[in-house]
Amino acid sequence: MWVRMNVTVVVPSPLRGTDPDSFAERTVRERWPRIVAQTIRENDFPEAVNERLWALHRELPDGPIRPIQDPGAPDLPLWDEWVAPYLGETWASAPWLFTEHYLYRRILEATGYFQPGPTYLHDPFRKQKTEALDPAAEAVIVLARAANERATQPELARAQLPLLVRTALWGNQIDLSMWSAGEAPRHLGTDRETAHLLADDTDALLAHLEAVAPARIDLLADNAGFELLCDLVLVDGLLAAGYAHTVVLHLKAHPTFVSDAMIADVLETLDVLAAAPDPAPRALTERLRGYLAAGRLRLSDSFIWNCPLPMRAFPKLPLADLARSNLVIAKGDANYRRLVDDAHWPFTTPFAEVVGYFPAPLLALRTLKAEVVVGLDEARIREVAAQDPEWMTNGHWGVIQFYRPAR
Ligand SMILES: O=P(O)(O)OC[C@H]1O[C@](O)(CO)[C@@H](O)[C@@H]1O
Repeated sequence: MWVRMNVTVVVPSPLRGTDPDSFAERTVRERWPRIVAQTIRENDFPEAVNERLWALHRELPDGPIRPIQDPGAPDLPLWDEWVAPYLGETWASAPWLFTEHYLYRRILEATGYFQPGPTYLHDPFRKQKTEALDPAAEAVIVLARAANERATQPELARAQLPLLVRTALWGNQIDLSMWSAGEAPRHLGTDRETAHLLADDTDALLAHLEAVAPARIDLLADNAGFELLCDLVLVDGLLAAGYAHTVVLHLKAHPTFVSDAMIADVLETLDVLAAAPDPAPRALTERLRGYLAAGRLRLSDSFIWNCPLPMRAFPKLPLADLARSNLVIAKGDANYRRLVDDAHWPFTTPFAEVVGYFPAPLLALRTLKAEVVVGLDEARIREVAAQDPEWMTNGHWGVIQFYRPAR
């Protein structure tokens, strides 16, 4: 069992949609209304649902936060508790981490996701998710072929782990604005790719994996589609390398952040890969299904991963469960924001200081899509900001950050 550091840190104020000229402000005022309108466009909802979605659209950004109104929904008691501190605030004034999770839950309230009827458990973002993985794309085939080679060669899997970690990192850049899906594997390991890493704790991660007995690794998944494929390839590599006996993939219990993965998305991804024209993705799928059948890969979902709380404020149980892990891999921007309180930390605050509350070894793989980050070097920040004014939000820059508590 890992021991949590008993240090008190003063957490700075959270990001809010009222922060002037911030990405949070732009999100609350422009991006969210667009997402709600797009949800209406991409679905063939009954008129009553569309009216509710338009009503939600009109609330943004200055309407008040109110309780979730979704009688009988399984997460309703949880939301009553989570919303309580912010009643009376507005979409813009409440903490952004809260409002963003609340928005996606309000979308599901409007669509009737948890209500009996034609839209029960209908994923309103399904169209975008299914478009995000082309099983015949060159990148998919390249990744699957390499994975199949590693599968029977633990030494090769260990040697290639840094590459797998970076593949999973850049997979988080699912808008693929830095390179296209076909290009990505070819760029891994190039100067251009490494130049875009703002922090790289890969050596510390490898030392940790070599030092601990293979047991359980947990991955907090982010987006479905290409990113999920990269994550599954990382999982496959960790198992092939002998670094893990079991991997637990933690998924969202309901649709959120448009493309976040649920158990259904993992199963669908495997179905899509199983039907690929090339044999390599099919072999990868067969192996992953074998791991699932043997209990070496477990899919777990929970409303905790849809909750609007920073990880520091999580209830005891999920953290106690993660404390049994030899490594927790947190994927993506939203998980990173959750880890670091989505707060205005000075960017040079040491990562270990901020996540010192975390009960297990932790690896954050995240491309920057929000104006929050820790553990950076002052000179590097100046250099990157001069080179790319949008560096904090355009997903072109990434961090590989590792933290290990005491035993
Ligand atoms: O899929 P990710 O990497 O968690 O990103 C979530 C996105 O949503 C946001 O939280 C804002 O809507 C951004 O910070 C980020 O671009």
